[in-house]
Amino acid sequence: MSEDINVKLLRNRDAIDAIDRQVVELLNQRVLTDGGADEATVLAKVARLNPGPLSDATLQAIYRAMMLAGLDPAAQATEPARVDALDLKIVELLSQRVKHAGEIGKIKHANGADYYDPTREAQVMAKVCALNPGPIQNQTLQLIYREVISGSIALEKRLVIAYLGPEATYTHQAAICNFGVSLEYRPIKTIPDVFAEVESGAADYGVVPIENSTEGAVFHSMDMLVESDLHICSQVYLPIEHCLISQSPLEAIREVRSKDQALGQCRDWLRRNIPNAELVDVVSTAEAVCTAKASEGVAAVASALSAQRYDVPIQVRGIQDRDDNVTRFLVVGKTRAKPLGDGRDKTSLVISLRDECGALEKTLRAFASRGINLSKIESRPSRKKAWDYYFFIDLVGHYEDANVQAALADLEGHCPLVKWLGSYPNVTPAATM
Ligand SMILES: O=C(O)C(=O)C[C@]1(C(=O)O)C=C[C@@H](O)C=C1
Repeated sequence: MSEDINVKLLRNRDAIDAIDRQVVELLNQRVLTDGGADEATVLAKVARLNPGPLSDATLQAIYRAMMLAGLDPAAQATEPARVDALDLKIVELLSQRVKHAGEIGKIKHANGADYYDPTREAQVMAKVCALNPGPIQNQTLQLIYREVISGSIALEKRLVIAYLGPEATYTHQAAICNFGVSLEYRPIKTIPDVFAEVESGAADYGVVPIENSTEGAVFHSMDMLVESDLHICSQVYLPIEHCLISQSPLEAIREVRSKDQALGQCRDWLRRNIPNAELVDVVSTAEAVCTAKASEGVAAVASALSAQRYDVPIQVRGIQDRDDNVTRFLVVGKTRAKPLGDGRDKTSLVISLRDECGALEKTLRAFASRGINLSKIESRPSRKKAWDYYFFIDLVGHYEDANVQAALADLEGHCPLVKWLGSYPNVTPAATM
């Protein structure tokens, strides 16, 4: 971008920063003020106050994110007019904010840049948390800002997000966590098809699971990262709470269906509580819920969101074997995320090694000698030749960092394959549900 355009972009970002300072302050005053209205009344009011251009649905999602956490216990009951005045200020400031975001959008459009900028979003999230005087928790503030940014993007372009479906899967939940509710979501049947949808341009971004803290890697996604030209532009860590969902009570369950990974994450619980039930591996957790709905004695292991979406009762909540059960998801697209700096970027690579003594050691030395921290290394059959392996590496740093560039140049000298999969902010959006 030319200097002129950059100045214009920065001017609008400065204006957004000034508005955010006020919004964060007002949101905190808002949760300390109880006008006595219920959620539906508040949502109807913000739609009434809405001066545009944000949609009513976006404003309501912003307020829902705030109300989800509830009023602060120290909230003072006050006359509704005082709360209305606060709401009016918040809504007006958000409307000014979105106009500046719109100006930025025009600049991006004129320069062929993407509206979605995961690095700037990470900066906005860090900024609002740093400004936050409380009592709103930072996590709630991030959920609110997720919806603010989602609404801004939606006014520029209704981005299409393809995810491993059907609706209400954990991947759907992770996608909303990253992009907010104002964009368009498209459930896709398989992981390769999610990649294909983005490669063809039918969708702007794709969201796929990559690893779970209990069950390990999702091989399909790893294989697709090797084959595809898409980059990783963001990541989401989602805490997973599995539920046993069925029309029948626990004693009557003879079959449990889910995706193999989800069954694996609940293996001990299932063995202890319904040892005689047959475990059946199906294509997705949401499909398991749909089929459990129609058959007595059949249960699904899936999210509370899918029980709600498909209207099937939850028999038992939280049946995962470990409480710290977290799945990491990747957002893939054609965008290259810019560096965030300060050790807050992550880079993913895939390499192969020569079949010779010391090949792995030489590779590791290329990183260690430059002070680059590897956060993960995992091998996987290359599927090209028997006993030939790919190594998937995550490191702390960005592709544009000089030491990362030098390490990659070093690797290119002795590894048959070195493929950069993406550099992206090593932070995660707050979980939505
Ligand atoms: O600063 C930008 O680049 C913007 O487009 C604004 C904004 C925002 O609303 O704060 C919107 C979308 C981007 O993904 C990041 C930030």
